[in-house]
Amino acid sequence: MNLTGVELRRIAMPLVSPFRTSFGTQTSRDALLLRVVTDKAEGWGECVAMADPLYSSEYVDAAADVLTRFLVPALAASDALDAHAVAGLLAPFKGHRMAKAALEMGVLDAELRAEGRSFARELGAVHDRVPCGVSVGIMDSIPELLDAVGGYLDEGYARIKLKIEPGWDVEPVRAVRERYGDVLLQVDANTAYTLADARHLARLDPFDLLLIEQPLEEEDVLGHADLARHLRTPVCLDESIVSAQSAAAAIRLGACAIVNIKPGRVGGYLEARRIHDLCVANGVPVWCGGMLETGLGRAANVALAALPGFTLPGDTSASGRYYRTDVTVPFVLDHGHLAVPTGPGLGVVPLEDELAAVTTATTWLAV
Ligand SMILES: O=C(O)CCC(=O)N[C@@H](C(=O)O)c1ccccc1
Repeated sequence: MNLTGVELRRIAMPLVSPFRTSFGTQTSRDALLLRVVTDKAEGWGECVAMADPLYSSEYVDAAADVLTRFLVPALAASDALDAHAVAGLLAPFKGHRMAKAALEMGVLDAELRAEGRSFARELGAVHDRVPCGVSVGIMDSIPELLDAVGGYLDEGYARIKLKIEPGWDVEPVRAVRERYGDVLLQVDANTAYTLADARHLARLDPFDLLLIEQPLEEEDVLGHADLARHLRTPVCLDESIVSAQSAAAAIRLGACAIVNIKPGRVGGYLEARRIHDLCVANGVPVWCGGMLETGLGRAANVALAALPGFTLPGDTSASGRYYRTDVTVPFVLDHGHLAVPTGPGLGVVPLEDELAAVTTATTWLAV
């Protein structure tokens, strides 16, 4: 397969409601899609970097720049394009895992469409539908939170994740437990705490949470290992896990009992599968995280979430959780599950009118 060129497409999608985390509030998604054109087929990639470097050091303008100046030219230099070789070709360039993941995803989608194979088949999916969790942002009041959680439970979501931060943690969790009983419940701190908060975070232990996600800063792996010894609630890592190598180190150090796998954060779906395999070999449950993906990234995430080690519901919500209209046929919850796409490649393609309606810029990178 030979690369003809890559189209960078910036899109702006309004969120159905503000989404507040410990690092800010989002009201729209400024995202970058890639259309990878080869002599055999076209493929789509989605870069999950946010508009600002608040979740990690990456941000969407930087991703567009590094793709334009370094990553796409590096692929153009190779003659026979093979998705499994992309990571090696891009390895000389440090970091920019979300940009690399988007490019690898587009090449993999083109390759699989040309071969008539699905992402699910390529990655090793064993289920044809996956149970879905939902991420609930920080709210202005407990009543507002309880209404939001009740709405999601009515929609059939299998698991609730509450965003927490200092000042919004024990009471919201207590309120949800008291109102909704033994619903599957977990919390996500997005690095908002320090080891000095250990005693306070242990106050979450009585609420039988599935996990507490990324309480400390990304690089504080040892701190997570220390914290884990003070908590009954299992520690799950997100931001800290950027590769199979970092997952192995975190597991060895006792920094996490569970891993949130986000393909964009770790450099792509193939590295995500390697992390899955490593975690399964170590008896560490994994689940698929989300980055407010459009239906393109959502399709690939649902395929990944169908691998055997994904034993916890992921943040693979329906399209309608975030968007009034998606750029693909929307993913709709069916009894708390999403169906794994079965078509070639991602199994979905952008809808022309919907994509045009949210497109803010298009750049063609000829090779
Ligand atoms: O359902 C989704 O797609 C979002 C799930 C979610 O909460 N993502 C969080 C996270 O920290 O995991 C996030 C949101 C926005 C930006 C980065 C990360």
